[in-house]
Amino acid sequence: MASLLQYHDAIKGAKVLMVGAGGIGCELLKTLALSGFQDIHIIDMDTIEVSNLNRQFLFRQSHVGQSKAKVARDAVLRFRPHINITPYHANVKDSSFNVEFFKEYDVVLNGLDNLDARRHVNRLCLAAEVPLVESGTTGFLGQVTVHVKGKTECYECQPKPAPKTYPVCTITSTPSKFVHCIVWAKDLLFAKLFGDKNQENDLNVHANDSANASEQTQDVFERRKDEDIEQYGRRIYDHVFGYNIEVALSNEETWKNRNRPRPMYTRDILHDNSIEQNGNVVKGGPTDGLSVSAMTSLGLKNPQDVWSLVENSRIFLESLKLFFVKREKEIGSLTFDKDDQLAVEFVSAAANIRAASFGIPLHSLFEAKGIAGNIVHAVATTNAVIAGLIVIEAIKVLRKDAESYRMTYCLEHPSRKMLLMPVEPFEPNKSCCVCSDTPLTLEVNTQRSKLRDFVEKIVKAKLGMNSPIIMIGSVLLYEVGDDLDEGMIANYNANLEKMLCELPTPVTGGTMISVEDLRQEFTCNVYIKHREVFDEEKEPDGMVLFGWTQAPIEKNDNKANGNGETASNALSTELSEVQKDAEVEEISEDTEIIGKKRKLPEMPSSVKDSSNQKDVQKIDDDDEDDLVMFDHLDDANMVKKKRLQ
Ligand SMILES: Nc1ncnc2c1ncn2[C@@H]1O[C@H](COP(=O)(O)OP(=O)(O)OP(=O)(O)O)[C@@H](O)[C@H]1O
Ligand SMILES: [Zn+2]
Repeated sequence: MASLLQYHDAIKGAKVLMVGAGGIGCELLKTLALSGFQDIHIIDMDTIEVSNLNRQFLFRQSHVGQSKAKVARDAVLRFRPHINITPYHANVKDSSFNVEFFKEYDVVLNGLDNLDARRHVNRLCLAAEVPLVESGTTGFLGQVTVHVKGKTECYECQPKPAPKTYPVCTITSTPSKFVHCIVWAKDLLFAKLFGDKNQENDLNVHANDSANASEQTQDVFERRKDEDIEQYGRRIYDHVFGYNIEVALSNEETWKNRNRPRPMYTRDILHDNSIEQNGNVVKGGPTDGLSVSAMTSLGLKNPQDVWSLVENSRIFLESLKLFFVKREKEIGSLTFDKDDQLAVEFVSAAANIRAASFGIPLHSLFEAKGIAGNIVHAVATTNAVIAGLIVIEAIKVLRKDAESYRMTYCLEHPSRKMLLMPVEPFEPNKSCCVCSDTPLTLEVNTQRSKLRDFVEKIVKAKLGMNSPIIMIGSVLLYEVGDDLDEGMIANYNANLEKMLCELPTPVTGGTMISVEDLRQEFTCNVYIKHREVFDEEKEPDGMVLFGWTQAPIEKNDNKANGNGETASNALSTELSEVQKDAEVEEISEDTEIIGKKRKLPEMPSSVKDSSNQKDVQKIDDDDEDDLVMFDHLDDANMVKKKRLQ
C-alpha cells in the first residue's frame, strides 16, 4: 500500500516535458493524462496536416493549420480539465529551451521524428542532468530507451542506423531532400494518375478554378471529356507544381523556419510550343508498351545528364501524353516499376520539377531511378504501445527505480512469439564523445583542408553542433552567435577560407582543437593527425574522424541536410527493399546482442521455458534462424549489478 502511494505521489508531483506532439506524442499525452500526470509541458514546432488525422487522434479536420502542441493540449483538457498542460509551438532547438529550462523537469519524453532534434535533446538532458525517455516507431517496429546520465548509455553512445523513412508531411508539404521529391512523385503523383483510383492518396485533388459547383467536387486529376491530351498534361502540371504550392504557401506558419517554395506554371516555364514541336513523334514509334520512351521521343539521350527545368518539364508532359496515347489500357492499374522506362521518366521529371520548386538540386534520370521505394505505413497501434511503454519507463525513472529500467523493442514478426523485447540498458559507453570526455581523433591533410571543411564536414555534419565555437587553447578561431560585431564576423569568415595550417594559430599534426556548442553545453576535443592522402571514393570528405559513434552517412541523400529522419509514421523510400531489410536486420542484430552481451533478467512469459534455468531458445522464423541464449536469473542479477552501479 505504501509503495502504491509512493508511486502515485511520484506521478502527481512530476513536471514532465514532452517533445513532439505527432503520432507518438498524441498517444503519449493521452496516456500521461489518464495515468494521473498533472503538469505536462509540450514542445512541437509543427502545424496539423490533413495527413496526420488518421492516427493523431487528438486532431480534427477543423484543426488543420493550427499548432499541434496547442490543439493537443485543448483536446486533452476536455477530458482532464483540472491538470496543467503548457504548450510551446516552437522548435526545441530554440535558444529559449536552454539548460536552465530543461533543469526544471523531472523527466523528458521524446516523441520526435528526426535525428537532429533527438541529439539536441539528448545533449541538453545530459547537461541538465534530467533523465530522458527516447522513442521511435516505423510501421510495426518501435523502441523505447531510457537514458540517465552516469547510469545508462546516452542516446548517442551507440551508432545510429542510417535514416530510412520519411514523414508524410515532409513528402506532401515540406520536402528538403531530393529523395522526398522522388517519394512524392512515385507514391503520390504517379499512383494518382496511373494507379488504382480507389487508393487513398494525400494529394490535394481540388482546384479553385472550376467554373461551376459540380466541378468543385470533381477530382482535378480526372481527364475531362474531350479534353485534349496536351491541355490535360498542362492542367495537371499547373495544379501540382503551381496551384498546390500556392495553397501550401498560404499557411504562413509552415514557412516561418523554412525556405518558401516557388510555384511553377507551364506558361512561365515553357514559353514556346516546344512540346508540340518535339513531341509529335507520338503517332509512330514502338508499339511494345515498356519500350515507349519520352526521352527517345524528345531526343534526350544520356540518362546520366542532369536535365534543366525546361527539359524535365518537357519530359513530364511527354511521358504523361505517351501513357495516355500508347498505354491507355494500363491506366488505373499501374504500379511503379523501376524497369518501366516511361514510369521512371515520368517520376524522375516530376521529382525534378518539384525539387526545382523547393530549391533542391536536380538529379539525373539515372540517379532518380536508383531512389525508388516502398511505403512503410504508420501503424497507430505501434504508436500506442510505444507511448504506453514510455509512461512505464517514466514512472520507473521518477521513482529512481534504476534496477528495473528497460529498453524495449517492439518487433514485427509474430512468429517470434513475442511482440515486446525488454533489454537491460547498457552502462555509458566510455568512448562516447557526448557523455564522456574522451577526445576524438581527426586524420586530415592540414595543408589542403580549410577551416570551412572542418566546420561543415565534422563540426556540423558529424558532431551535430548548431552554434559551434572553435578554439585552440584560448585562441578563438571561429564562432557562431547573434551578438558578434562586424569585425569579428569578417575575421571568422576570413579564417574559414584558410587552410588549417595557415590559421592565426596553425592547426598541424598534434594540435588539439576544442569545439563547443554553448546551447547544447557540449564540448569536444579533437586531436589532429596530419595525413597526406585520402581515398576519394572511400573517404570523400578528405578527412576521417575516429572515436565517435555516429552511423555512416546516408547514401542517396542531399548532403545539404545531413541529418535524416528515423521517423515514426513514415513513408519509406527505396532504397526500398534494402532499407526495409536493414530495419529488420537492425532488430535482429539487437536480438543477437542480447544473446551475447545484453542479458534479459526477465522475459515475457511466452518465451520463458519454465523447466530451464539456463534457457537456450531457438526462435524459428520464416527465413531466419536465430539462436538466443538467456542467462538464468542469478547470472542476470550479477550482470545487472555490474552494469548499473
Ligand atoms: N526540432 C523540433 N522541435 C519541435 N518539434 C519537432 C522537432 N522536430 C520534430 N518535431 C515534431 O515531432 C513530431 C513527430 O511526429 P511524427 O513522427 O508523428 O511526425 P508528423 O510530422 O506528425 O507525421 P507525418 O510526418 O508522419 O505525417 C512532429 O509533430 C514534429 O513537428
Ligand atoms: Zn553517450
